[in-house]
Amino acid sequence: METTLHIHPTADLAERVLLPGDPGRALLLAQSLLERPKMFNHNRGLWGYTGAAADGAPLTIQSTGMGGPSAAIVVEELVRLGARRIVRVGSCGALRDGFELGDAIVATEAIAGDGASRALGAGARVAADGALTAALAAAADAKGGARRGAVLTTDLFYDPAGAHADPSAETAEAALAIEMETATLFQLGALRGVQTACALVVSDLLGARRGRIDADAMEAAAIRLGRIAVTALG
Ligand SMILES: O=P(O)(O)O[C@H]1O[C@H](CO)[C@@H](O)[C@H]1O
Ligand SMILES: O=c1cc[nH]c(=O)[nH]1
Repeated sequence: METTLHIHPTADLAERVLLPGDPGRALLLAQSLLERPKMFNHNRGLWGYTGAAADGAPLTIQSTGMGGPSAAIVVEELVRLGARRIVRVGSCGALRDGFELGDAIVATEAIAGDGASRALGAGARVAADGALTAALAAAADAKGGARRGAVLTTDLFYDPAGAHADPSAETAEAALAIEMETATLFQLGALRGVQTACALVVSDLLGARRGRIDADAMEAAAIRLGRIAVTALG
């Protein structure tokens, strides 16, 4: 079986891939969305699984770990192994009011506030694949809805400068939510000629109202998002 430096496949890779950050969420989604899942990768604790989705076609669910540098390694290697359509299914902090915990966001673009996407040549903003994102938005509309817009990708979850909390920052003004991998994913998609898109669960409220989602609500929201993403991947 073909291998790479960090992803060591122990099962076939599907051309279509769900990409959570959290390995535990990869396992949850594999148990919820796949028939007879097989471990695809466990090297470096980056759990991945391949099985048949509800539509009968193969699907791989592979965790990226946290942050652009780790995501860049995983995406590069998945593409080298044959991935062609990739949807990140992540969590995020909502920067604006009007969100509830568990809400879904479809990222139409990422504001590149991180180092990895910039090192890959990203400008200030990186667009998602238009067709895959339209499919994601349509699938979300049919399954409970999702807000669409820009997300801000950063390097620091614990940011002493509180950059994303500064309402005067151009980035915070423009973004619905903050997270850590999407700009890198979109930039690599453009560079390597693969379709990439992203849907996120609001796990934190970072506007006037503050809050963090509980584990049960996060699981339910992640499964809903996973089903939306599988529909979009077609
Ligand atoms: O839930 P995931 O997909 O990991 O996404 C978000 O959660 C992590 C931080 O808690 C970062 O990876 C961020 O992007
Ligand atoms: O990067 C992230 C992810 C989830 N919640 C946040 O506040 N930030």
